Amino acid sequence: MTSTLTISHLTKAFGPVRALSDVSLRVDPGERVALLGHNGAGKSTLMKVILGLIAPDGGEIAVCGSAPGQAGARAQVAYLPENATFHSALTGVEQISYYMRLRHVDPAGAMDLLDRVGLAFAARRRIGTYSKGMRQRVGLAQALIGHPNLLVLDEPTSGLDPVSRRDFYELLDKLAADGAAILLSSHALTEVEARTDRLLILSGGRLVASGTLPELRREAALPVAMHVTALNGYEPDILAALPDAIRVNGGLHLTCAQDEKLATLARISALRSKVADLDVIPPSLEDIYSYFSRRDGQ
Ligand SMILES: Nc1ncnc2c1ncn2[C@@H]1O[C@H](COP(=O)(O)OP(=O)(O)OP(=O)(O)O)[C@@H](O)[C@H]1O
Repeated sequence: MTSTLTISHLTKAFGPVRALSDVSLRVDPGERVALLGHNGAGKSTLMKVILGLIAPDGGEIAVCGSAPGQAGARAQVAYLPENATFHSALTGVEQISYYMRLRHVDPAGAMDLLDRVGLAFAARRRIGTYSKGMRQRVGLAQALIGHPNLLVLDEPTSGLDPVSRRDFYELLDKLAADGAAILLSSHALTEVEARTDRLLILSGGRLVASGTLPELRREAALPVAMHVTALNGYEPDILAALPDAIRVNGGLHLTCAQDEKLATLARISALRSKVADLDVIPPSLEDIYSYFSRRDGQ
């Protein structure tokens, strides 16, 4: 498959600060990829390079087959900045029509675009009266002008309430299903865990992890936690059989290495006449994220 975005050995420094070091990645059509990283990890710099707003110091980058910033790339890439601002005196439909004219697209389609992002009902109201979620939808509507093949979204859901976030991701799902590639940065780990296909973790300008959550979970091989609830009166027996367990929240908590998981389950299973319940808790995305970020010395 021809990728929508291909980056090889990209580097960028600002004076002594190495904002990006030897970053290589690709994003394919229809893929929803989350870009994670601490403040200052290099996410915005990477996005600016993709958009052609700043030039890299080294490496190669192809955006829909063109160099960043060239007409071929610009026509196919859409960007939603973290804090998109619009003219508060314009209505939604006026603002989108204006952007369409700037992009040499027929503004007659402005209402359709607003309808796609669920804003048709407020299209003739001034943007100054919109909520943050509605303004974010205006931003997404402007990003959809001209059917982009690559959407670059900088923390698109920050500040949105849970329902607006869910609606936003449903819209992204539809765009991806139509073949658009989506690269979005976020600090909301649990949200991207559920709503994207692949995770990229930047740390100190380096790409320290890339893969689906199960792939990263396997690679990190972090300990698995188990929570055992004893039947009335049997807790001392279980503690004696599982000496590593500690009392937590009315139950017994223990951890084991990934490769000891089955053996530990077998030991708990042998106590089944004394056990009321068992929960196996895999490492969270926060654990995996910390593992990869720390591994790079952050
Ligand atoms: N124009 C610039 N001049 C000097 N240093 C810069 C410039 N832009 C970015 N940097 C530095 O490059 C590094 C990466 O910054 P970048 O904005 O890409 O991080 P980020 O991951 O987007 O952070 P955040 O999550 O806070 O937005 C930081 O150390 C930052 O201070």
